[in-house]
Amino acid sequence: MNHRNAFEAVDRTFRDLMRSSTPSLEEKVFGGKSIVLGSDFRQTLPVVPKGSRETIVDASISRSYLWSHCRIFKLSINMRLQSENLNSLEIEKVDKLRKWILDLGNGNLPTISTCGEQEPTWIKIPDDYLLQPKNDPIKSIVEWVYPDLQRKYVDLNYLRERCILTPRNDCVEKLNSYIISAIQGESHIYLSADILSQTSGGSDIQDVSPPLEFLNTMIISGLPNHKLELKLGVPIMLIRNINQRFGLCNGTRLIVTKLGVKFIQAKVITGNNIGRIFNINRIVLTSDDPKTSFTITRVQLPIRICFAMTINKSQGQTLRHVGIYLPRPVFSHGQLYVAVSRTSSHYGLKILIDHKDDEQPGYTQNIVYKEVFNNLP
Ligand SMILES: Nc1ncnc2c1ncn2[C@@H]1O[C@H](COP(=O)(O)OP(=O)(O)OP(=O)(O)O)[C@@H](O)[C@H]1O
Repeated sequence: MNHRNAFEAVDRTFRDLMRSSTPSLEEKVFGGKSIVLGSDFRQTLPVVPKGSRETIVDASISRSYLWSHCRIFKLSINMRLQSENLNSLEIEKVDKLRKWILDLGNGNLPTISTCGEQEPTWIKIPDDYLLQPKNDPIKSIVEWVYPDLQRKYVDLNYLRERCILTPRNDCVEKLNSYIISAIQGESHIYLSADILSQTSGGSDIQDVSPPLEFLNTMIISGLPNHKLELKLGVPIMLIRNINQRFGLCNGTRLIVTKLGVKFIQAKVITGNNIGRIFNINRIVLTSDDPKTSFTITRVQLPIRICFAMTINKSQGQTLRHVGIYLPRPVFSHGQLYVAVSRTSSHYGLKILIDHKDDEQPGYTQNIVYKEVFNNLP
């Protein structure tokens, strides 16, 4: 969900635009234009760097002056889990999963505290959706999501339908590297050119400039990595809008079909242009990560490998086989709901809980800020 400031900025822009033709429209919300917004408050809320629970909830659109001007329509059917030609047993399983996903998102499942937290947030994952960790949990989740990978990874449908989701980027890296090394083919390495472009707080770049080697090692939210190791047939995801007309948007997934020297060619596997092949070139990307005191400009292919992706990045995806790997519990409102609600099949969800010092096997945290539902019908 976008920060309410973004919607309020659009409101002000529309008022300014409409004022020039009809001055009275400046008084109207969005300058009198009808705007359709779509949202699910069970999903993740706006990202507020170092934000408290209050500031995160306060950043949602329902806390904006715009909210009282909205007419709210509710969607009531989980279209993602709609399937045809199911027998009665399968219908029962779909209904059970649909209800469990909603209860989880609404924070209505029974919860316990595990280490004396004030608010109990740990839920028991039903055995049907649990994947028991064996000696090697990464191998277990990869084998469940990508069975017979060596033979099948060239099949577009096979790759389109599955993904491993996990809360943090470091684990995504680990999973993707594990899978890339397991598949055949020569790998090509694409290295970025990194430049320190600006410091926040007015410090002189010379004073704070970290060595180039250090910049290169940084995994920065919203930027591709300095070192991208690709093989033919590997699934990738765009992390920038490149050409919306052709459906090349942030979040579009593709399969690598050619590895050039400074560009790649890839085939679209999601959205409206499935099967079309496009060249993807290196572009200039700038970090906006408030955790760093400087800004990095990175020239790199605007992609990430997506055998595995973060739960936050998976918002908007529909997948038949979803493996959720939890080396640690989720850390913000709606993350577990987003992850479990990606699935489009009653048999396509498995959660592998690999928390260290696991005192309550089969339990994990589900964070729901129930106060965000207050202004909703
Ligand atoms: N009217 C419909 N008929 C059939 N399938 C539909 C319909 N609407 C949506 N779907 C399917 O449901 C899935 C989810 O749709 P969509 O991605 O538009 O929803 P969304 O609200 O943006 O989802 P989310 O926010 O959870 O990512 C897709 O697989 C889509 O094909």
